[in-house]
Amino acid sequence: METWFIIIVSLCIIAIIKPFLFRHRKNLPPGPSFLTSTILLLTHSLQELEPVLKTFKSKYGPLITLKVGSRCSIFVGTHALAHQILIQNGAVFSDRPGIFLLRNINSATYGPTWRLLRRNLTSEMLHPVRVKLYSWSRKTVLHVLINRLRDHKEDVGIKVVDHFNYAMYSLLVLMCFGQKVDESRINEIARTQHRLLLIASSKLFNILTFSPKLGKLLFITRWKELLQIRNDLEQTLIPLIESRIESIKSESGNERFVAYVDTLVNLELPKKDGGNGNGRKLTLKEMVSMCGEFLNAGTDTTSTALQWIMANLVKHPHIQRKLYDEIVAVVGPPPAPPQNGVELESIINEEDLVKMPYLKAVVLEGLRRHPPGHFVLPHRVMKEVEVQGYTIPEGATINFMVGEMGLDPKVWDDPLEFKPERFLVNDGGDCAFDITGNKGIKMMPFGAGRRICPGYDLALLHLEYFVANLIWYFDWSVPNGYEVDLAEKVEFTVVMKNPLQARIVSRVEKTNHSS
Ligand code: HEM
Repeated sequence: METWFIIIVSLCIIAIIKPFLFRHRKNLPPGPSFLTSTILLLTHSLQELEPVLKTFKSKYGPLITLKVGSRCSIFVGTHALAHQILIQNGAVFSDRPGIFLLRNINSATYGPTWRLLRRNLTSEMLHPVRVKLYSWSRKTVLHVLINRLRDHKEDVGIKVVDHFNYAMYSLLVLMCFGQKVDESRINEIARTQHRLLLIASSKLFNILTFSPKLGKLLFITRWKELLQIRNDLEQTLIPLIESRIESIKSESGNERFVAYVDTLVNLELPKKDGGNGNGRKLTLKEMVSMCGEFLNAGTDTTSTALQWIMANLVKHPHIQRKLYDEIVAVVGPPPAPPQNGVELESIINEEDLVKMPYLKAVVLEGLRRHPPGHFVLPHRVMKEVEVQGYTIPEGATINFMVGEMGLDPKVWDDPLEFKPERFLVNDGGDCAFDITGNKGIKMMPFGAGRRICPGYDLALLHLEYFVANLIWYFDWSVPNGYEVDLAEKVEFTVVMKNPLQARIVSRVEKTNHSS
C-alpha cells in the first residue's frame, strides 16, 4: 500500500520538478535514469540500496549517480576512489547534509561547532588516559555479562544478542551519566534509542538527506513518529542529565571520574554558528542530542560486531581454539567461575590485550567480513570537484560502499571466508593494520578521513576486551539442532537475520566434568 502510494506520488513529483532535470549539463558519474533513481530513493532505505548498487557498479563502474531533479546522490564503490576522495580531498567531502532535528557531532555541518563538539569528545572522553580511567566500568559490566551468561540452561543454548546489547548500553550509560542505572531504565533507554535508530535508517531519512521538505511531506506520519520518539528520549534522558549536573555541583570535583555530561556542561558554542549569534552553553535538549549520539554510536554498532565475531567463533571451532590458546599463553588458564553470581576478581587485564595479535586479527576479520554499517553516514560535497574525469557537483550527497569494499576479491583472497590470519604479518607473529586508511584504504568499517568514527579505538578495545574474556571463561559451541546462519538483515546496522544461539559452558567446569 505504502509503496504504491510512494510510486504515484513520485510520478507526480516528476512532473513538477521536470524543469530542474536538465540543469546539470555537467559530466556527472553515470547512473540509472531519473525515474529509476527517484523510485529507488523513495522506496529504499540506504542499507536496502546495497544490492541494487552492486548491480549498478558492474554496469556503470565504481562511481554511480542517482539523480532526483537537480540533486544527486553519488556512491563510491572502490577503495582507491574512497582514498582519493576522503583522504586526499578530505576537506571538500567532509560536510553533512543538514538534518536539523539534532545538534550533535555526526549531523553538524563541517565548521567550528562540529570541530568543538568533536574535539570535546576525543580529548575529554576518548583520549587514552581517560579511556583507561573507565576500565573499572568495563570490568563491572563484564562481570554482569558473565554472570548472566552462566545462568542459562546449557543444553538449550542462549540467544546472546540481547545480553551483548544490555552490556554495551550499561557501559556507555555509565560513561555518559557517571552513575549506575537500574536494569529497567537501561532497557527503556535502549528501546527508545532503538526506535530512533530504526527510523533513522528508514526510507524517510534517505529522502530527508536529499530534500528535507520532500521527506517531511511524503512521510508525514513517520516524521511525526520521529518527533514523538525524540520527545520520549528527552523524557528519559533529561532526568539523568539533571541528576548528574546536581551531583557535579554538590560534589565539586570529588567525583571518581569525568562523565560525558560533565564535559558538555562546560562547553561554549562558537559565536559564528551558535544559533543566536553569541557564544552560549548547550541547552538541555541539545545535551539530549549529544548524549543520545554517544549512546547510539557506541552500543548497537559494537554489540552487532560482537555478535558477528562470536558467531564466527562458534561456527569455526578451530579459530576459537587458536584464540583460546593464545589467551592462555599470555594470561594462563581461566580461574574457577564465581559462585552465586559473586563478582569476579580475576579477569584479563586490558594491558594484556596488546600481547594478543590473533585476538586483534579476529576482531578485524569480523569488522571486514561483517561491518556493522554497509555505508558510512552521508557526506555532502562542499564545492564542485573533478574525480576520475567526472564532475562531482557542490551540494551532492556522497556515500561509500563499505560492505562491498570488505569483500572485494581484488583486495582480499577468498573474501567470503573468515580467516583472521590474513591480518597477521611476520610469519603470523604480529597484527599491524591501519584501520584509519590514511596511507591506503583496504576496508573502512569506521569510515575514513576527517569524519572517521572518533570512537574507533574505544570500539576496538571494547571488542577485544569482551571477546577475549568471553572466550577465556567459556567454551562456545552450537546447541543441538541449531546451525549458525550468517544471513544478514538490515536494521540500523546490518545484523544477523537469525540471531546467534550458543551453548556456553564454563571452561573450568567443563574440564572438571570430563576429568
Ligand atoms: C564497532 C563500533 C563502531 C562502528 C562500526 C562505528 C562506525 C562509524 C561510522 C561508519 C561512522 C561514520 C563515518 C563517516 O561518516 O564517514 C561513525 C561516526 C561516528 N561515530 Fe562511530 N562506530 C563505532 C563505535 C563508536 C563509538 C564507541 C563512539 C563513541 C562513543 C562512536 C562515535 C561516533 C561519532 C560521534 C561519529 C560521528 C563523527 C563525525 O561526524 O565527525 N562510534 N562511526
